[in-house]
Amino acid sequence: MSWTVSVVRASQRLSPAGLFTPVKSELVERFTSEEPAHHSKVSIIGTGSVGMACATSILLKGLSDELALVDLDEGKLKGETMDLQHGSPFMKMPNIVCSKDYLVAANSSLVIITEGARQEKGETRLNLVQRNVAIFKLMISGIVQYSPLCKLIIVSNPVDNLTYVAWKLSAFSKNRVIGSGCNLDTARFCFLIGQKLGIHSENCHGWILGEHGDSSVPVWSGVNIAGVPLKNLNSDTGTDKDPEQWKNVHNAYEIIKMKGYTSWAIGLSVADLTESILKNLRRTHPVSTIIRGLCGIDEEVFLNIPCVLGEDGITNLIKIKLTPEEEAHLKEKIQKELKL
Ligand SMILES: NC(=O)C1=CN([C@@H]2O[C@H](COP(=O)(O)OP(=O)(O)OC[C@H]3O[C@@H](n4cnc5c(N)ncnc54)[C@H](O)[C@@H]3O)[C@@H](O)[C@H]2O)C=CC1
Ligand SMILES: CC(=O)C(=O)O
Repeated sequence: MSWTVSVVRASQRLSPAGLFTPVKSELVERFTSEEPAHHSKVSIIGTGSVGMACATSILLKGLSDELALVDLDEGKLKGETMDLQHGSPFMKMPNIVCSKDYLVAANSSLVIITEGARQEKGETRLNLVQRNVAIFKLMISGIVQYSPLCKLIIVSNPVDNLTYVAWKLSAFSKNRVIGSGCNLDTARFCFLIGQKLGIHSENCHGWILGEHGDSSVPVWSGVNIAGVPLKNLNSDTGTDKDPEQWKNVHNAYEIIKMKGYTSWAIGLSVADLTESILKNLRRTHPVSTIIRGLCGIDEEVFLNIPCVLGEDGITNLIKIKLTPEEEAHLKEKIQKELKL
């Protein structure tokens, strides 16, 4: 078979009235006048290291049919967006849009908040609270105005406190405001346990609960491989008395000291949460939610417990059984958070 290539010069593409006809009109006939409906639009607020790591992880998993990016820094925002758009041939999602204006995020199913100040070397996450609360006031009203039905995932630090702030400011129902919280800490925990044992992290089962950060609580009583609890092999596992010092297996400061920030693992972790929500998978994740009424806590406080995630956000909580020591540890951390 042979192909005939006909080259039409621009001067030849004139209508009878002498008007120029663009190539697109020559090639494509419009079939519908309706605007496309997006069913799984994701917006990311903040296109720093964390926002862009979330974006690439979500794009590579093909989770959304439109991705909107919002940032105050217009130059960086446009640069990051164009850089991603140029990778379109390698992804199954053609619509990547951006703007300083929250209108671009309109009608999102899920909005992921990563904007704001990050820790300097040696600075704690809690130090960031005032700086980020001020930013949140403007941002949440922009999101609520254009995406009143969305779910929110908060990533900015201190994530548990800011999830509370986002819940209050948005006035959304509690199932729709989720802190990424300990999903990352738990992934780190399982990775490091797996490294010590030479077993893939997916098969190392353990949970980090409480506050994302310095006071998170590893639930050693539940750590198991193929149903074998490590505590049954050495009852001192996870305590100071343990000669193997298993308790040293979760810490992000080492990474911040070396590269200045963390990004890749949090991006993957947020894509994992996004997948559970958009695909209504009903998987359990340690995320931040209001835990009043649980573990003997009467206050309105956001902390991480295992939650079932689906299309409505957090659909159920798992009533985890802690040992008396673990429960005391968790309550001590809650008291610390309440003082903030
Ligand atoms: N929850 C978690 O597990 C983790 C949380 N984080 C937190 O994520 C946040 C972001 O970290 P990075 O991306 O490394 O910071 P970054 O400094 O690289 O990016 C922050 C972005 O937010 C933008 N921004 C600031 N104010 C804004 C506003 N009012 N509206 C829109 N955009 C605004 C900045 O222009 C910048 O592009 C920090 O609070 C950090 O502590 C970081 C890693 C893990
Ligand atoms: C920065 C931070 O919160 C983390 O990597 O855990």
